[in-house]
Amino acid sequence: MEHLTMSYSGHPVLKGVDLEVRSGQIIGYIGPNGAGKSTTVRILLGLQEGYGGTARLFGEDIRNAGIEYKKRIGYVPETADVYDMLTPREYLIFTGGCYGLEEKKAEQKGKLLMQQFGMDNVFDTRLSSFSKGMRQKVLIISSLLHNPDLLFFDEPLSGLDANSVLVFKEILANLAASGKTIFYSSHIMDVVEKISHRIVLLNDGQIAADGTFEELKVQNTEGSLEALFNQLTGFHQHAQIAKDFVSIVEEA
Ligand SMILES: Nc1ncnc2c1ncn2[C@@H]1O[C@H](COP(=O)(O)OP(=O)(O)OP(=O)(O)O)[C@@H](O)[C@H]1O
Repeated sequence: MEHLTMSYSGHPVLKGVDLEVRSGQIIGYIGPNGAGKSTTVRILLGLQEGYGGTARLFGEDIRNAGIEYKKRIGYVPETADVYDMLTPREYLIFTGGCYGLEEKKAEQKGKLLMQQFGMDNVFDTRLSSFSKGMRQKVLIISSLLHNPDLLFFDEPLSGLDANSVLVFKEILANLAASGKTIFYSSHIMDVVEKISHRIVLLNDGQIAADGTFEELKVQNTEGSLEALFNQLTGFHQHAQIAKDFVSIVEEA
């Protein structure tokens, strides 16, 4: 990204984001609510028009890249509408097809991946009956079915149980080790701290910190990424806000 800017109705949201990412890295992309993380990701996915600056993926300016490059991308959005009336078999054949996968291939691979998550018994059950975590697993599978080189995960652990979280974190490490690039956006700081090769903090539309967790720790005085996040975003009022909040709740 070269000097990426974006405004909504004249209100600047991205104020010049410069970032270069190499393959095989997990980038923990963090920042306060409304900082512009999803906006950046939407631009890179080719879903957001009207931005300034340049976004380059796989060495090519996405403005001139057509749609082919999207086949090399996988995406798990923060909130997704799945087609509820479909079964995972149908849904994965459909999304696989959007990425150019043949029906048989999408079906076979989808079933094997569902098996790995212990869900092959619901391959033909409608998604409408799935729990939040089960849906999330289908979304994760759908993002990976076409073996993309670049992945965008927005709160991918949402709804996953502790066992599945362990598996998924290992999957991330394996994907990165095989050369894939992962943009991992989350508010769960202890996970970001542990899995990221590099942490990029966006604050008020600009990059406020960029480095490994160890590097960021050296530059700042705080110990955990959560504390660092609070320090870098200049937030120290949590105790007072919590106190005021509860006293309003308890008012007669
Ligand atoms: N389509 C839109 N129209 C108008 N304003 C928007 C639109 N999308 C985002 N915004 C505004 O842009 C700012 C950045 O939003 P964005 O969703 O990129 O933040 P974020 O960092 O992903 O936040 P969160 O952590 O809460 O997901 C917010 O102030 C939001 O209200």
